[in-house]
Amino acid sequence: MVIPVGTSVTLRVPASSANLGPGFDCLGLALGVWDEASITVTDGPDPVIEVTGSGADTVPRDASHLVHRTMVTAFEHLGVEVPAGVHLSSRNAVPHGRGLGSSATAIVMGVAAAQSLASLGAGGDGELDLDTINTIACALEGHPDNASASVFGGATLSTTDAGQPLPTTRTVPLRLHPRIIPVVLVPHTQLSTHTARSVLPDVVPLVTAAANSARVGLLVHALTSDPSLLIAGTTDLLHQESRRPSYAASMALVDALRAGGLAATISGAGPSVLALTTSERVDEVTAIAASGDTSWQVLTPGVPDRGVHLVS
Ligand SMILES: Nc1ncnc2c1ncn2[C@@H]1O[C@H](COP(=O)(O)OP(=O)(O)O)[C@@H](O)[C@H]1O
Ligand SMILES: N[C@@H](CCOP(=O)(O)O)C(=O)O
Repeated sequence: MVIPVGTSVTLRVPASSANLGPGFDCLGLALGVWDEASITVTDGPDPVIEVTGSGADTVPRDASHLVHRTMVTAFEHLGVEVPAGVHLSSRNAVPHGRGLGSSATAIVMGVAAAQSLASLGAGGDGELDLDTINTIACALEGHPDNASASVFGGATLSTTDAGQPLPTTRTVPLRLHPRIIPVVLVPHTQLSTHTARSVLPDVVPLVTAAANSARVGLLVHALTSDPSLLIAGTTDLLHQESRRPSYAASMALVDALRAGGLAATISGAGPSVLALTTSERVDEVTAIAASGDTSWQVLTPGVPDRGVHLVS
């Protein structure tokens, strides 16, 4: 099937915060910070790429652009002929390399665009098939926590099983307790997820894995039913301490917030900090963040109850 020249979609995809403490590579929370992109099939030969907002000074404008190369791979997985060219116009709000899932946002954008364009090309209505998008996006990202939250919105718990041609991801929504509010503290520094993963141990003791599993269970209960357990539930035993030297100022802020009785963790692979709190304690989070030497942008983005969607 060839997608006709001129076929076009516009999509929005939210940022995400992964891990939420112990939920390494499985728990994610969508955040109300959005990338938007319009993608139109052209007769090529090269992609034309325009970017405003986050990454406008840094991301490539050729076929190696993450959204573009994801689209090409997704067309192949969907069994659709890759178009001769595309015009991609991106308006990005998700900051890059800050632990807010920008790469997953871009990957979800690319997969969703390919699936929607393929549907239109086949005479369909272009509606998004979220399960297919989730499977392909999680396989391409390599861990499902960010991508699933960006696909479905809300809070998500994902598991992955080996499979051919792609691993199978199962994602369930978690009904976030209505009193929980995310506060995100974003520093000026960046840390690539690839670098942050390179410092992690390949193996952890059974006792550590068992204790971390118990924390994930407690965290799911805290997120959905009892926010008073968030401090205990967000205790991570797998990844944050190994990464402490990579984001020392962020860990110092996490420690200060937790000492103040606030459930703080590193957001994703950092260096942003995520505090899960209630509306009456947002000012406390802001005050503790302002009391140190590092300056933090404070975001209260909310949790969108939907993820990737068509604008037109
Ligand atoms: N909208 C986008 N368009 C193109 N590339 C992007 C986009 N968002 C992220 N990227 C790429 O992903 C990189 C950041 O990914 P990563 O290190 O995983 O950090 P994070 O996902 O925490 O922001 C960016 O430096 C850029 O190369
Ligand atoms: N589970 C991953 C999450 C990475 O999130 P990002 O937002 O930093 O890309 C990890 O901790 O490596």
